[in-house]
Amino acid sequence: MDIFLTNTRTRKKERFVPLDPSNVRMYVCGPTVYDRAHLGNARPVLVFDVLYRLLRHVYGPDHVTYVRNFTDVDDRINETALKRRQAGAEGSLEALIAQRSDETIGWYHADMDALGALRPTHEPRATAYIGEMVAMIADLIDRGHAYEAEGHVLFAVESYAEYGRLSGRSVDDMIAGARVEVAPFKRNPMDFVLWKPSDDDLPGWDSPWGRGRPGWHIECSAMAHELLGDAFDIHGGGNDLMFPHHENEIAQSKCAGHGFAQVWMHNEMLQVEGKKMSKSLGNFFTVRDLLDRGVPGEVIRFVMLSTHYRKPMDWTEKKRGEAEAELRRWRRFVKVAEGDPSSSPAAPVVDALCDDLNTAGAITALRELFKSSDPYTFKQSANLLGLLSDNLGGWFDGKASASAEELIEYALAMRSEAKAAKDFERADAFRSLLVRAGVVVKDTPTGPEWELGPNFDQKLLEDSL
Ligand SMILES: Nc1ncnc2c1ncn2[C@@H]1O[C@H](COP(=O)(O)OP(=O)(O)OP(=O)(O)O)[C@@H](O)[C@H]1O
Ligand SMILES: [Zn+2]
Repeated sequence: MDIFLTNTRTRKKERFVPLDPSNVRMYVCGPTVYDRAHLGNARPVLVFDVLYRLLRHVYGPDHVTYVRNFTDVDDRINETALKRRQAGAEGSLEALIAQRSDETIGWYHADMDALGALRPTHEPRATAYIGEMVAMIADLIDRGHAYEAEGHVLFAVESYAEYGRLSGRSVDDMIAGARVEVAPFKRNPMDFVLWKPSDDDLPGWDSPWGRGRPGWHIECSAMAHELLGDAFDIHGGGNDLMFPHHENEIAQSKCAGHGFAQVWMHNEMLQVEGKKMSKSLGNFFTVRDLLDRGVPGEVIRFVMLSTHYRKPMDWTEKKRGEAEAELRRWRRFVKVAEGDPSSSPAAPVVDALCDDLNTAGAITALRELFKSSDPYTFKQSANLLGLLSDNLGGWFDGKASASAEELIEYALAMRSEAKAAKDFERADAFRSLLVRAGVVVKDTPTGPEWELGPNFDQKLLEDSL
């Protein structure tokens, strides 16, 4: 089974060939843990969760390693801790900072679990890898790709001829387009920080360049190397990170002699009125806001996967309503499909995902299957997208406020299940129940079709099912 993925590095859709099929390796940039995740932050989580599931399906669950980091060195975390101390909180600043990171990681886990995202194999915290970062920075200086200036260590972009290749920009374009910090000690305005000094009252670590802390970009390079090795298969993140973050990760890792990532994947943005949902624009709502308003995590997942990851999308109440209605019908259909591990996902769903993770196409394929397949195969197929899993089903209450349509489809699902099990008596019982309730059922080659007869009796169905 071949997977094709669009590689930002080559700008082509390519056949995916893992370096080592017995250990397929993926790194995705995770959150800076200073606050609750907004809905936009959930998009890469869900996109790469589906990719993780697909890779596990194709290569085997024990043959995929997925790393997603927590950035817990950040001024915004420090600010929250400072505010808490000013407000009278007890404990050292370091302890208050650690407390904030722990708390945010706890929220993140709870929110992403509620969306049915599998936990990655490793979730490293930057603060646990400072030694590796320092070693990598020292090595970059030795190799002539970085220099020390006034307690800072900077990466010299001119030392790496391919700088800008990922995002397709020249260094001049980048200078013109980016808000670069022009510091007098930089040799080139695009040179970026690998290490910077820390104030006495902020977290810092000893290093050959004095007490300080790492820049953001080196964190990912060092953690990916430590946990995935010299070279690995896929590196993912939102396309807002392509420049400068990913460009800088590549420069650092390549110049340190690492093979680094083969395939680069970028998800497009979740937008609000045409603009990226972001903390800094203030146009965001959190995943928790939605969950608290009673929107099931499964509905959020469904809406998010209804758009291909390389297209921008927005969140609307209309999409939410439609997703919820469709999921209710699907859940009712698979209610009978408990505990049969023998089916496997249907080919059209797997094929859509193998075609550059076409989740929208996979959902279309599921709609077709809904009409024609047995509930077991349908459930297995939906599970590949993380939908209809048992742990996401808490919101669905089988009987409450079922529409006529749901009840009829449920009865038809029960009938097809009975037929599949060669229990024709039971299958006939469902058919005759529908007839008694005034539903006209017609069997066609693509599955049963039905319409409501003049004497339709919803109560009879409700009482019998
Ligand atoms: N609107 C969005 N749509 C899709 N992905 C997003 C969006 N905003 C952020 N991301 C992704 O979320 C992940 C975590 O990013 P990060 O922690 O840098 O976000 P943040 O700084 O909290 O958010 P913001 O970008 O709002 O300031 C990254 O992979 C990033 O690309
Ligand atoms: Zn990163």
